Amino acid sequence: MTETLAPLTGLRFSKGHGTGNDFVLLADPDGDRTLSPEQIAALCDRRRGLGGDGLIRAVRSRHVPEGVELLVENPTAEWFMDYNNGDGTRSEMCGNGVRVFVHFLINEGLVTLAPGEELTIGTRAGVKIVSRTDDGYRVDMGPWDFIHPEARGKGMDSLVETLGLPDERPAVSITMGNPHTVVALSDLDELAAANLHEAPSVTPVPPHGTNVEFAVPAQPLVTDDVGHISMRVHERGVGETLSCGTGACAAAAATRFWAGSDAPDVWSVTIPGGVVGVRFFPGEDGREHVELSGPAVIVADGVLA
Ligand SMILES: N[C@@H](CCC[C@H](N)C(=O)O)C(=O)O
Repeated sequence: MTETLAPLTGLRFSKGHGTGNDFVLLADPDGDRTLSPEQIAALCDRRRGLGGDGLIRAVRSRHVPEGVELLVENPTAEWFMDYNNGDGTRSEMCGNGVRVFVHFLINEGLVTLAPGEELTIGTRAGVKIVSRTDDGYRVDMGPWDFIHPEARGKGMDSLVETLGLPDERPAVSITMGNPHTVVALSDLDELAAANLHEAPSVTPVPPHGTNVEFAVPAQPLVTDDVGHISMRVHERGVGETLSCGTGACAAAAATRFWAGSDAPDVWSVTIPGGVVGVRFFPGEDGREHVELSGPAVIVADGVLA
């Protein structure tokens, strides 16, 4: 037990993952268990803690300032996903995390949700509607957009340099509520050659840092009206992970933009931890929304010694 974790003795936790993107989950319905960034990093430490790409605290929206704001327009958003990266920094959103979060709420008996039903969740990137499916969850992630307005015309706005790959590569920065920079690589050999032990260098880096996705369009790109890409990711506040849901949405959005107006609305994104689905559809707010679908698993419940 490290000194940082000692004050947390007796803390109940669960461990879960979505396509290998793994999280420590804590139920804190009344908002009386705020953790310091150091405690979060210690819990996520893979050798001295529980291990996780991130830590998710489930708290009623009325107990966090961002949640109170959301409740004004969305009174049904009872639960707030307080998402933190493994290094203790906060992120606005996590696409794999929000599926695992809802699965955790169900597992804890805090909500009931049958297949076909939906739940409104508060996050730092606004409310998200999560539907339970027969084999996982589907999330309306809201609209995507370019971070740098000049990318709207040409779909490229930055350069990325990465260990293991010769030359700087053109890239585009996209927001899914959290920031992403997507680089297209030519084939799976290049994807394997990228060394993501160190953060890729992005120029210009978006104002709040970025997650970097390396995407390889399949050949052929489209089969039966579904676009296919393979992807690896280096996450802000974590390092390389087996999967990133918001990153898969950003990579699909960039690849679809680059492919032109005939590109399909439905995409399958293969990451090292599995496969997630991405679909683009017109939202009720008049903007193009992104839907993410994939599995959610709880692997253990426990108590901190
Ligand atoms: N893996 C997540 C994204 C987690 C947050 C990210 N590291 C950030 O800092 O924005 C996902 O599945 O979306």
